[in-house]
Amino acid sequence: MSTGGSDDGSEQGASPTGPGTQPTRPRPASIREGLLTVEDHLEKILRGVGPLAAYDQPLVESLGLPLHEAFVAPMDLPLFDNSSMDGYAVRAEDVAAADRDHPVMLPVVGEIQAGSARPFAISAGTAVKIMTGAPIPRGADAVVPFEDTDRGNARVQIYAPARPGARIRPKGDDVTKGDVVLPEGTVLGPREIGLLAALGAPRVKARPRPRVVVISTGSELREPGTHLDYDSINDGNSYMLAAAVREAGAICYRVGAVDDNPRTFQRVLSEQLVRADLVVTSGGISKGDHDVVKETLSALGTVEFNEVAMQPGKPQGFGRVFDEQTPIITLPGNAVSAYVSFEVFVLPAIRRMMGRTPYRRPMVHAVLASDIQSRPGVRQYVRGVFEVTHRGAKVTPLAGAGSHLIGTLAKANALIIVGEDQTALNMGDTVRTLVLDRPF
Ligand SMILES: Nc1nc2c(c(=O)[nH]1)N[C@H]1C(S)=C(S)[C@@H](COP(=O)(O)OP(=O)(O)OC[C@H]3O[C@@H](n4cnc5c(N)ncnc54)[C@H](O)[C@@H]3O)O[C@H]1N2
Ligand code: MOO
Ligand SMILES: [Mg+2]
Repeated sequence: MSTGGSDDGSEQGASPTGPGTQPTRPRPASIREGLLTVEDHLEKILRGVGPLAAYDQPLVESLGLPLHEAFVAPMDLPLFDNSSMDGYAVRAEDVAAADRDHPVMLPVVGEIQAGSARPFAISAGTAVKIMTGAPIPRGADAVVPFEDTDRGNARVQIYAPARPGARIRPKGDDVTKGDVVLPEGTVLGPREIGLLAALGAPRVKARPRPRVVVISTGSELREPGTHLDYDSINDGNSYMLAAAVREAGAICYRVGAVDDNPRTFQRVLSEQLVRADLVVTSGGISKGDHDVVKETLSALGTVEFNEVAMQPGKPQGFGRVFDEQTPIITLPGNAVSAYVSFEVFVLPAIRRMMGRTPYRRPMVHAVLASDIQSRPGVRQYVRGVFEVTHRGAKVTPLAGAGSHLIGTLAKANALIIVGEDQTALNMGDTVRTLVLDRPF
């Protein structure tokens, strides 16, 4: 099994641009004239969306964002020599001869608690009580833990020697002021965020999360939980796409379903532009009489509608909306088509806007558990169940290819990729599989 997952472009199996895409390969012969390849459409989108401008982001909001510039430590860590144990700070030479039978007795001249904000010094032949994390007083060069003493308050019996430096966490031992601790492009996770906070950075320079407006269209759609007429259905797509947007690390503004009236769609879209870095629509882009998205936007001349040689997800559109600035990706309405199209086209666009490599879902080579038939001329994304067994990675295709079958989609955790020129994959073949429920 080989997997990808890094952000450094070194991944095997998946290309830097997209899932199951190979940008340099020739157009497969089986693709009918007039259809775009997946790469053609993806390239159009990636050329049309740029990284957002970077500025200071609150550290608490920075999870998953790539650092726009290298982070240089503004201070040492630890910031000062401090104790690693609760005990007594002493001079090592004063306790060199101590053992259980011949304890060394020292007067205790004070107590230093972590955070007590009072500098302290000791002179020869004295000890000071010290707690974990508290600064080592001037003059001391070792700490004896309580367990090696009688825990005395005015005087303490020391039962064991301590070498110079014992139980002292030295200043700068971990991080040195001026070091590049996080290179440019580091994607911030909990560990990096913890380090930045420890180094006193309340903000970091990063591209912001893109604000993505999700609009679903269709007069048949109802908000889940409200009344359904005999021919209406719940709006599943806007919830699914909103979740996918958030999973990608972007901010989603989900607009409830808009009906198939071009005037309504136009009004809602123009109202939403003020808060959108990207608009994603679902539905209304095929060949129907009321395909409102296509009807409204093709008139603008800034949005192009095409058929892409993939299944599901044949109808697609991309362009700019009324302000001629905001990019819009229009997805087909069938639930599985919308989902797969998000995966293939929207996720890379969002990542590019965030300044990340466009696509990094793990692409795994897995053994196919049963045969798949495929139509030539389209790239199939077949729903499947991926698992790692004691014999390696295995993927089982799910029955039912209909692009309305959201039940099957929810059972799947992977998409098996069948190339345009392939008409069948056989049980036992090693197949390229996009694993969906892995972090990316
Ligand atoms: N004559 C042709 N008809 C169709 C073609 C074609 O080439 N020629 N292509 C088919 C393909 S492929 C797809 S995919 C769909 C795409 O349709 P639209 O993008 O126009 O979407 P709608 O017509 O609005 O809806 C299609 C289907 O999906 C359901 N839907 C829509 N939105 C939602 C939502 N938010 N939640 C749940 N379900 C949704 C809708 O009710 C329809 O059943 O066109 C084919 N037709
Ligand atoms: O290509 Mo449509 O997007 O399958 O049902
Ligand atoms: Mg339609």
